[in-house]
Amino acid sequence: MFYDAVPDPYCYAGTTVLKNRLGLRDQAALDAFEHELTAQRFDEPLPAGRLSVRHYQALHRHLFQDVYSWAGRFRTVRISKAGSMFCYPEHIASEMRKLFLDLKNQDLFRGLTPGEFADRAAHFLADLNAIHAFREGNGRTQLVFFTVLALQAGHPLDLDALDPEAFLAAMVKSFRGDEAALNSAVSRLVRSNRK
Ligand SMILES: Nc1ncnc2c1ncn2[C@@H]1O[C@H](COP(=O)(O)OP(=O)(O)OP(=O)(O)O)[C@@H](O)[C@H]1O
Repeated sequence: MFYDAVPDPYCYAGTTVLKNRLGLRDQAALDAFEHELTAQRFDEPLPAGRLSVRHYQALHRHLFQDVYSWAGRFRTVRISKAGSMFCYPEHIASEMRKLFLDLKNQDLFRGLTPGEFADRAAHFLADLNAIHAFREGNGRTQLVFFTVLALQAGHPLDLDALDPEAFLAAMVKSFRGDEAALNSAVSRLVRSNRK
């Protein structure tokens, strides 16, 4: 069988370790390096922007610039996670344009009640995740973008209320077409901030 025979140009030959700026070939070492550097970049002022596709890419570039040479650039290979096959690379640019045009046409979700905002934001996040624009770092970029979007829409998030496991499970369900759990998870982040 040849399912895994296509080599991933993002990885060191014969491994599943992503090529990185430090040349680390050990996954645990790369994980630690990536975690530390992205956390440092997260604490810096984030790139300003108009919540556009370019802005989204700039946020990924900012967070991952120390780790990957392709930071901020869309992936060129197919990827999946636990049976979820994300957008094929040849459609990423057009799907991102559509999704962000839709966001712009909804006035970046401004002027909504918390409930309306949570509804639309959950749907947006589900679509954004289904595209999975980057080879790695989609979850962190989604969350940073969502934080900025929510703030500008007048519904700042309470990230202390984030339950990562529940959020992940909700994202996976949303990929399968059920957005109810994601809706609740997003609502909690919005609502707990109003306490
Ligand atoms: N089986 C799945 N189906 C759909 N989406 C998934 C699945 N597993 C994880 N995800 C989502 O993929 C994103 C993580 O993608 P990726 O690994 O590229 O990002 P990361 O920032 O490196 O990881 P993390 O979010 O774990 O820090 C998260 O939004 C997560 O909810």
